[in-house]
Amino acid sequence: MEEVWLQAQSNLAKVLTHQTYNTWIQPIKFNGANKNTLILSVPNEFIKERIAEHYLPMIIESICSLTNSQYTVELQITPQESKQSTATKRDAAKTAAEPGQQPQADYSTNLNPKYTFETFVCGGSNQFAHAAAQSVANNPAGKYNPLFIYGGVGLGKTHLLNAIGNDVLTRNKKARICFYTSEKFMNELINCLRYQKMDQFRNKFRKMDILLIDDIQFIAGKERTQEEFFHTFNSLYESHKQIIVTSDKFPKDIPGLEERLRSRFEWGLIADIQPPDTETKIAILKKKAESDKIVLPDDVSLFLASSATSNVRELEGMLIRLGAVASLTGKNITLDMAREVLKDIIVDKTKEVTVEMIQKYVAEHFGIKVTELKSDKRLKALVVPRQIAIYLCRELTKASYPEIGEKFGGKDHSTIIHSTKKVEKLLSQNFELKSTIDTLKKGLLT
Ligand SMILES: Nc1ncnc2c1ncn2[C@@H]1O[C@H](COP(=O)(O)OP(=O)(O)OP(=O)(O)O)[C@@H](O)[C@H]1O
Repeated sequence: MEEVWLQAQSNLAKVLTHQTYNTWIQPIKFNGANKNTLILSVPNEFIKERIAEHYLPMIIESICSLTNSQYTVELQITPQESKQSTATKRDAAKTAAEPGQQPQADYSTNLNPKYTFETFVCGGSNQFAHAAAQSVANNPAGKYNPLFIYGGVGLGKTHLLNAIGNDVLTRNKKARICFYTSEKFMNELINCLRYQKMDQFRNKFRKMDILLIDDIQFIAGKERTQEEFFHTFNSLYESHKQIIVTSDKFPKDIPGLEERLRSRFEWGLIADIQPPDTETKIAILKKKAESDKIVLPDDVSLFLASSATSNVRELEGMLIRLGAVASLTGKNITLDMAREVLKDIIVDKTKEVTVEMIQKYVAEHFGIKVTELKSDKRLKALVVPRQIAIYLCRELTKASYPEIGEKFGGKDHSTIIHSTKKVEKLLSQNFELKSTIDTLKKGLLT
C-alpha cells in the first residue's frame, strides 16, 4: 500500500500549488494499512487539523480512484524530526505569519492567513456580523467590547474572527493578538496548572491587545476554565483591550455558562450570522473556486447552492471533491458529473418533476395503482397516499390547485387545498409522516 500512497501523493502534487503541496501533503508519511484504512502519519497537531479540515476528501478520493475500492484514512501524529519536517514546520509557521502577521517571540498568533475580510463573502445573512467585525478591526477596544459573534455550524464565525486579527496585524505589526479555541485555552490552562506555570499562563493572555476565542460554548460547565477566563476577561477589559468570542448560541442559551460571564458577554455587541441564502452560497462557491483554480460552471454552482445544507464548510467540501475528481480524471466539471459525484449528498432541486411522475412514484411506494390514487374511494389505505401525492405535487411542481385537481380524476380545487393543508398540519406533529415524505422527495429528486 505504500506505493499507492506515494502515487497518490504524486497525483496530488499535480493538482495543488507547489506551496500547498509542500506544506501539507509532502510531510505525510505512510504508516501502515489495515482492511480498508490507510494509516498516515503527520508531524504535529497543527498539520493534522489543517489536513483533516481541507485536504482529507481529496486524499481519500485519490486513494480510492487508484485502488478502485473504498478506503478511509486515519491520521496519526508521529513527530518527524528529520531536517525535512523541521523545514516543513518552519514553512507552515511562515505561511501562518502572512499576511502581515509578525510571529512574536514569546507566543504564536495562531491566526489562519487564509481567513481575511477579502476572502469573506458578505451577504444578507452575515452582513451585520461582518460590519461589526470590520468596525472592531478598525477601532479595537472602542465601542464594541466585547464582540460576541454567534451562529450555526460552518457559517463563518471562525473566518471572521481570524479576519479581524489578520486585518489589525496588516496595519499594526506590533499588535499582540492571539486566536484560541476555548478547548485549546482549557488545555493550556490544564498544562500550566499541572506544571505550576500559572504565572506564565496569566501573563501571556493578559498581555494581549486583542484576544480572540473561538467556540466559547465549550467552556460551559468547566468551572476552573470559566474562572480563569473570567479573570482574563476582566484584566483585558479593564486595560481597554479588545475581546472577541464566537459561539454557536446566544449567551443566555448556553447551558452551564456562569452568570457573571454571560452578563459580560452581553455588555458589548452581540452579532449573529444566519444561514446563507442561495445567492450568497453561489458567491462563496465562486470565490472559493477561483482561489483554488477550479473551473466551476454556473449551472453547477447553482446545483451545489440548491443543496439543503447551509453549512459553508460542507459546500466547500463538495467543491473540493468535484475539483479533485476533475483533476484526477482529467475531465471538466459538468452538471452531470456533479450529479453523479454528489448523488448521495445533494437532492437535486433543479430536476423537473411532473404530477404524473409523483403519482407513479407514490403509488409504487404504497403498493397501490395510479388509478386508485386518482379515484374518489375513501379507504384509508388510499386516502393517505392520495393526500401525500397531492401535497408533493404542490411542493415539487409548478402546477396550480385546479391543474392538480384535474390530474387527480377531475377533483375540485378546494379538495386539493384541503389535502395540502391537512398534510402541512400533520407534518409538524407526525414524525413518521415527515420521514415518509422526506424519503419520497429524495427519491423523486435524485
Ligand atoms: N461568508 C463566507 N465567505 C467565504 N467563506 C466562508 C463564508 N462563510 C464561511 N466560509 C468558509 O466556510 C468554512 C467554515 O467556516 P468557519 O470555520 O468560519 O465556520 P464556523 O461558523 O466557525 O463553524 P463552527 O461552528 O464549526 O466552528 C471556512 O472555510 C470559511 O472560510
